[in-house]
Parts: sequence; structure tokens; C-alpha cells
Amino acid sequence: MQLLRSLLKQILYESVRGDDDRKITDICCHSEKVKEGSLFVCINGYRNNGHEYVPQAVEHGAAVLVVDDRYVIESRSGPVILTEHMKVNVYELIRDRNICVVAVRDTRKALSALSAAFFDHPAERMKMIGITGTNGKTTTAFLTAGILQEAGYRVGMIGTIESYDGRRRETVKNTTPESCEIHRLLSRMVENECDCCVMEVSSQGIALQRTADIFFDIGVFLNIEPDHIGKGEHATFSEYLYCKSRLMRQCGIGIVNQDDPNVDKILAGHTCEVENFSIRHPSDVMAEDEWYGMESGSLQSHFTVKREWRREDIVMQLPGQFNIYNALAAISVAGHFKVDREQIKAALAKQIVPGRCQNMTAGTGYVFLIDYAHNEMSLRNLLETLRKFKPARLIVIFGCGGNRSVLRRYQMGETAGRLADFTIITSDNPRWEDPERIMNQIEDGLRGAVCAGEKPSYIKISDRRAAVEYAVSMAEKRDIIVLAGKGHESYQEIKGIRYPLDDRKIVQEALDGGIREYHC
Ligand SMILES: CC(=O)N[C@H]1[C@@H](OP(=O)(O)OP(=O)(O)OC[C@H]2O[C@@H](n3ccc(=O)[nH]c3=O)[C@H](O)[C@@H]2O)O[C@H](CO)[C@@H](O)[C@@H]1O[C@H](C)C(=O)N[C@@H](C)C(=O)N[C@H](CCC(=O)O)C(=O)O
Ligand SMILES: Nc1ncnc2c1ncn2[C@@H]1O[C@H](COP(=O)(O)OP(=O)(O)OP(=O)(O)O)[C@@H](O)[C@H]1O
Ligand SMILES: N[C@H](CCC[C@H](N)C(=O)O)C(=O)O
Repeated sequence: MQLLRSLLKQILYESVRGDDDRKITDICCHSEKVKEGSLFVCINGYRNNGHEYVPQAVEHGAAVLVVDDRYVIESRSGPVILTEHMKVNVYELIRDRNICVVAVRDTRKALSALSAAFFDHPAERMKMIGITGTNGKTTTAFLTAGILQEAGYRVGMIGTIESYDGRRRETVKNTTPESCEIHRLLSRMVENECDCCVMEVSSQGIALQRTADIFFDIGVFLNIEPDHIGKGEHATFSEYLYCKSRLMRQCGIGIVNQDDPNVDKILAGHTCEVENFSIRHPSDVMAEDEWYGMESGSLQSHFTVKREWRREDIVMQLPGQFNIYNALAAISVAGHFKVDREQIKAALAKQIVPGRCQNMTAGTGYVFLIDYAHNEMSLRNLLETLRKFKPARLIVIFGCGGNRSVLRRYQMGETAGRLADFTIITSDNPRWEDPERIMNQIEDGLRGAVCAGEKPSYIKISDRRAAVEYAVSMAEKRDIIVLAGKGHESYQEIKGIRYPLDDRKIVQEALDGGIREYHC
């Protein structure tokens, strides 16, 4: 419990109406999560206006409402919280419910600052490592945590696949969750005596102030390519780039990929000490002599890492140059901890990441991989990598998420047409969009590869399970089949509902022979 008055000392606000001598039991921004004594922060979101949930929050026992100053209007009966669909008299809230109303300029910023204060600034009590990049955040987070754990550190994690507070794992809705959830998780990590937290920092997380009150000891920049541009994400590539670059003004040491063409823009205005890693240029941590091989059906990467005067041979269970970049980032981070070379080698040799280049076949003569490539850059890297293993045929199955960048669909279609021998276009998470329309857009992109002189060969099967079964039925010796886009996800999201669907399960079932008769 925290006293509202002491929390308010730590934030900027416009006005406070009501008794600030209140004890706060919790902090949240979703009315359903409000409990007796909670502080409820109203956020005007993409679909809903949190201010319209004031009555619900009050019903659930909110003690404090933090509102955007622009929604507090002076009326004849005194101040009211006024939105398009709702009017609530502030003095009635104070008189009848003993609720305190705090008006601020930016409720997202206030949520972040109040959450940090409410949970007693847990980020200041651990080493914080923040990882950003269009692709590779999860993989790098797992590799980093794997190395630190190998060296005996207790490591908390927050990212796309799950959060880990040092004792419990939980799935999270966002890669970078809302600030109140982040600080709640961080405080549990502190309670569970974590030494450090490795967290993925998405551009959307930065843009929406989810990480505003965290100063990262180490910030990692992996890469950036045009993605996440569209309604509900970023307006332009420059805005996307700008958001990612903010991490370099919010960390003590910035570890950056020297080979990324936009690295200078990412570092513009940086306030951190900079270290770099590279495969192409001399840098603090470098890889050379990379080669890729297959052992017992597992696709591996081999390389030599050079750091200062030392050289080490590394083997990883993750294929591809892009994974070597992820490993270089993790090795660079490890340089700031007490980790020895054997611990780095051992951790990298065994680390796998759920749904990232996950091999589902052993001894079948062909390889069936599950991967999370869901944009052009990742699909291109993945298919180019898999080509290096010289498959008889490279077959790819994928769809594209609804309510995400539309450009992804054309680009991924074109890339599949260009790099795969056969493509099965299927459905991903259509969300609120028509899955057939998304598949047609992918098909348009794929046909573009025909115009460019390639001969794409493909089929459209909207049912993801049927698409996998079809692929298994056509698989022959030395084929590589990759099911891309959903990786670790255990659901398919259609019109706001998450139905159970797990690529790993459907592939296993299809491989085990549970193939239904397929009608084209
Ligand atoms: C587009 C976007 O970023 N949306 C995020 C946003 O939702 P929203 O703006 O639609 O929320 P809203 O429904 O309008 O609600 C507004 C406010 O009213 C409140 N509310 C709403 C309903 C209700 O009954 N009661 C109530 O109090 C909500 O809690 C919220 O505070 O705020 C929510 C709560 O924080 C997020 O979960 C949600 O992420 C959605 C699920 C999402 O898909 N976001 C993507 C774009 C995203 O953030 N992706 C990045 C990773 C990308 C990557 O790196 O690949 C991420 O970090 O996950
Ligand atoms: N460094 C990289 N560069 C390009 N592609 C990568 C890189 N690392 C991984 N990938 C590809 O991107 C996919 C997603 O990887 P990962 O989950 O690590 O990235 P992410 O940034 O966490 O993604 P998201 O935030 O969208 O969940 C992988 O399955 C792989 O195909
Ligand atoms: N972090 C990514 C994940 C996309 C995964 C894909 N399966 C989809 O649903 O679009 C995003 O939110 O854009």
C-alpha cells in the first residue's frame, strides 16, 4: 500500500480534487482490474476511451482516478469528466465515494511514473537490459538470459513468449506490456532476488510510454527495416526509427549492430556509451569464419567470435547469419557481467528458443521447421539461410496477421515466390480482417515474383491445419518445409477471440499420421 500524497510528489500533475491522504492498494488502467482502493488511470486508446470506464472503475471500488486534463470541464454544477458518451460530476465522486481525481497532461506518462513509484522503483534495484530491433528481440533475450543463467545469475524476463519473475512464468499479451504490468513484474523479480532483467523493448512500447520510467543499464539495438507501419502502429518509417532510437537516450551502455544501415540514425542524439558488434567491420565484438551444418537433423551455426584479443569457436542450435548477430549481441551483453568463455560456449551450444527455427522432425529424411518469421526481413533471412542447407525443395507455409502492416503481405508473398520452391498460403491471426482478403494480398505479392521473371508455384489453403497436412503429404526426402509466422503462439485470433491452435501440435499430429483426407 502506498499513500497517494507520496506518489503525487513523484509526478507532474495539473490539479488534485479530493482527499490525497488516501492509501492506494493497486494501480491499473483497465476498469475490469480495479479492486477496492485502486488507482485507475484513464487512457484514450486506439479503440476505447478509458475515461468512459470511470463509472465501472468506481463501481469496482477505485479510490483515485487519474484523468486527462482535457476531459475535465468546468460546468455550472462544478467540474465534470466529460467525453463524447459520458458525463460524471467530480464533486459527487468526492462527496459520495470519497474518490480523489487527479488531472494530468498525459495519462500514459502518468501511468508509467505512478507505477514506478507505486512499486518502489524496482528497475533501480536490478541490472536492466533492454533489447530492441525489428527482428531478433526474443531470440537475443533468450540467448542473453541463457548465458547469464549459465554463469549463476538469477534472471527475470519480459518478452513476446512469456514473462519470468524468478519463480513463475506467465504469458503476456504484448511484447512490451503496459507500464503498470512491467513494474508489477519487476517488483516480483526484486522480491524473488533476481540480479537482472532482460526485456524486449518494442517500438510501440516506447511510443506508448510503457518503458518511460526505466533507465536501462544496457540497451541493445539489433536491426531495423520498414515494418510495423500502418493503422494502430507507426505512421512512417521515420517515426518507427525515432521510437527505436529513444532507447539510446535511455540507457547507460548502448550495444549496437554496426552492420545495420540505419545504425547512425539510431545513435543520433544518444546519451550512452557505445559498443558495437559486427560480422563485416572491425568492432568490439566480431564474428568470422561462419559456416552452417546439420547434425542429427538439427540445423546448426558455427562461427568464431573475436573480442579484444580473444577468439572462441562457437556452435549454436540456431541456424543462420541473423542468429549469429543475435549471439554477438548476447555475448556483448555478457561482457558486462562475470561470465567466462566456457559458460558462454556452453549456453549458446544448448539454447533453443520456442517456435524459432524449431525442428519438428528427426529421422524422417526431411526437415519440418516452425519459425516466427512474420515480416519480409525475417522471411527473407530465413529462406536464404535454409537455401544454404541445399534442400531438394524448400517449401514454405505462411499467412499474415490482420490489423498489422498491409505492406507485409505483398512483400512476404514476393519473397516467398522468389526464394521458395513451393508456397502454401494460409491464415495467420486474421484478427478483425477477412482472412481471404489477406491471403489474396499475399498472392498478389507472390504473383509479382512471376512478373520479375521467377515461376512461383503455390496453393492457397485457408485452414492452417489443413495447410500443414497438405505439406506433410507432399514431403519427400531432403525437403525442408517451414511453417512461418506463429512460432510459439498457442492460439489463432479471430474477431477478438483467441481459439486454441498451436503450430507445434498440428505439425506433430500431422507427422504422427493423423492426416485427414484433404479436399482441394
Ligand atoms: C494498437 C495498440 O498498441 N493497442 C494497445 C492498446 O490497446 P488500445 O489502445 O486498443 O486499448 P483500448 O481498447 O482502446 O482501451 C483504451 C483504454 O481503455 C481501457 N479499457 C478498455 C476496455 C474496458 O472495458 N475497460 C477499460 O478500462 C483499456 O485498458 C485502455 O487503458 O493498449 C492495450 C493495453 O496496453 C494493448 O494491449 C494494446 O496492444 C494490442 C493488443 C496490440 O496488438 N498491440 C501491438 C500493435 C503492439 O503493441 N505490439 C508490440 C510489439 C510489436 C513487435 O515488436 O513486433 C508489443 O509490444 O506488443
Ligand atoms: N537478427 C535477426 N535478423 C533478422 N531476422 C531475424 C533475426 N532474429 C530472428 N529473426 C527472424 O525473425 C523471427 C522472429 O524472431 P524473434 O522472435 O527473435 O524476433 P522479435 O523481434 O522478438 O519478434 P517480435 O517482436 O515481432 O515478436 C525469427 O523466427 C526469425 O525468422
Ligand atoms: N509482434 C508481432 C507478432 C506478429 C505475429 C503474427 N503471428 C501476427 O499475428 O501478425 C506483431 O505484433 O506484429
